[in-house]
Amino acid sequence: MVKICCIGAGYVGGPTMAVIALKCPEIEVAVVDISVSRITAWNSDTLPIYEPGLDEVVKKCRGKNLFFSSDVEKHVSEADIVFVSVNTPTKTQGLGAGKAADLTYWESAARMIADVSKSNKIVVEKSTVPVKTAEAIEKILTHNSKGIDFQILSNPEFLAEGTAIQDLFNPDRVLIGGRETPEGQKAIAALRDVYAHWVPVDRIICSNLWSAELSKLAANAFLAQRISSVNAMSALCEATGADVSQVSHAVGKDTRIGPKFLNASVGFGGSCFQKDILNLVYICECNGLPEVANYWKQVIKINDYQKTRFVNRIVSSMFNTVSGKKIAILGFAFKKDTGDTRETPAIDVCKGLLGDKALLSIYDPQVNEEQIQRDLAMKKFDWDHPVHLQPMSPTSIKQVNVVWDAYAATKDAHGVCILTEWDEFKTLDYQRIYDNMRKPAFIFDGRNVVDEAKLRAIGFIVYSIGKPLDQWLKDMPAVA
Ligand SMILES: NC(=O)C1=CN([C@@H]2O[C@H](COP(=O)(O)OP(=O)(O)OC[C@H]3O[C@@H](n4cnc5c(N)ncnc54)[C@H](O)[C@@H]3O)[C@@H](O)[C@H]2O)C=CC1
Ligand SMILES: O=C(O)[C@H]1O[C@H](OP(=O)(O)OP(=O)(O)OC[C@H]2O[C@@H](n3ccc(=O)[nH]c3=O)[C@H](O)[C@@H]2O)[C@H](O)[C@@H](O)[C@@H]1O
Repeated sequence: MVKICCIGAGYVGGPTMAVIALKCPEIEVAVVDISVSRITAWNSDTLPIYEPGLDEVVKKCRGKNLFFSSDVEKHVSEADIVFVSVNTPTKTQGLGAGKAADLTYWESAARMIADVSKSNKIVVEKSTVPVKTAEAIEKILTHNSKGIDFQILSNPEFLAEGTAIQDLFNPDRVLIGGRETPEGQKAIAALRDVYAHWVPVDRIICSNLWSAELSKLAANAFLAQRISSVNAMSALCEATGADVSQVSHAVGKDTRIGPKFLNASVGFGGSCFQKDILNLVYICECNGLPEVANYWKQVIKINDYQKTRFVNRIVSSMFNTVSGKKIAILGFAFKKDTGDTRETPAIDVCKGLLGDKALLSIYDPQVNEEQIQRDLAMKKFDWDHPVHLQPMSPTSIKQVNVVWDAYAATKDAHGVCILTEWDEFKTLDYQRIYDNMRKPAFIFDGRNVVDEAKLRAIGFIVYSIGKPLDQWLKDMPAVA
């Protein structure tokens, strides 16, 4: 029986391995982690991450051919194929701080694999890593090994949170990069056989190691670039009276451009886009390509600009002050259908409003108070470390109140900000919300989910990203 072990039981390791176990009943899959609390949660009824469809897959396989364990060394030593899906945060100190990937966790996983291995292994890079990481890992593994053959493969993951199970069941492609030697090609074939249990072979792409590593960073950079492009257009739409939804619809109809990923928003969030683009920027700089580095850096700058622009719009339209005013925040996760708040634009928007002394009442159907307080108090990039290595929870911010209901959040509020596109925000009783708010009542829709005409008919002053402005907003222009 082929044995697979995955180091790192996170958003990628957990769902990916659960799907491999489901689709390959004859393979034994163990997911291991240094975080004991995470492993305990994977073995409980309340999984550590919220992802539609995940519970069902885990329940079908757990205890049969899918195991979650904190006995990292045992499972690694027994495995034929070891996936490494640990955190690869942005460095906060030293060379490349604020840009380069911190490979501390990757390196310690590689050293541990070298130490405990007694048989040949295929080691698969699942984490997103800088180009040429495989070369460094090979050095670690071969220096410490005792005649054991390690083949390194790059098999980056393209799933998006909120649709992880769907993406894993039916991926656009699976990418496997390996050495162009007979042993390397044999390792590629072994991993291809795993995916071929359910992925059509024409969707399994094989390449050299460096193409696979770079393709992951490139794909995220291209995706994020689309959002920054449409968000840049949204500012111009507001200035000219064009409507960004109409513009993206018209632009996306060109089959060379395509309709997906063109929704203007308060900015992109999530654990990877910013981190991976910063990593790409650093790699370009290290390779003596400052123009290329600056080109990609601009994608991040526009994203920061979009969040600042949103906060400025709120403050300026509310008579240039939100001091002491209750602002309801609907949605805190970085997108719908996930409880993940890593790099969510809500953090920067909330911090901006708190900087102007607002009182915040926050509601998100999947994010609890402890998480929100931690996020608002944590330093940039500190979130991307194993849970037990993160700084302790600092004292909570008293201007922030977290509630479990949109109506409680909006009661007596001066303004409402929608920061995540949860479906339930489309069907709220906005008349009831309006009746219970201070007047004039404002709605700032950072995700373009509300029906502006209906809300204006109720009496709200409405701001939607990239849409023609109400007279009120035109009279109080925001300074970016
Ligand atoms: N979150 C996402 O949607 C995607 C993430 N990725 C990449 O996958 C990698 C992992 O991301 P996530 O799963 O989101 O991170 P995560 O933080 O949810 O999970 C990583 C896990 O690795 C564990 N870990 C760290 N060092 C370890 C070690 N030495 N031994 C055992 N366990 C260790 C941590 O405790 C943590 O539970 C990152 O490189 C990320 O860029 C790639 C595609 C999608
Ligand atoms: O490497 C990763 O981590 C993953 O990053 C993204 O996935 P994810 O961050 O989970 O979610 P996305 O759906 O890409 O959304 C990212 C952010 O962009 C925003 N977004 C997305 C699409 C859009 O049109 N407009 C927009 O503002 C979302 O609201 C969210 O804040 C990629 O889509 C995945 O392919 C990739 O594997």
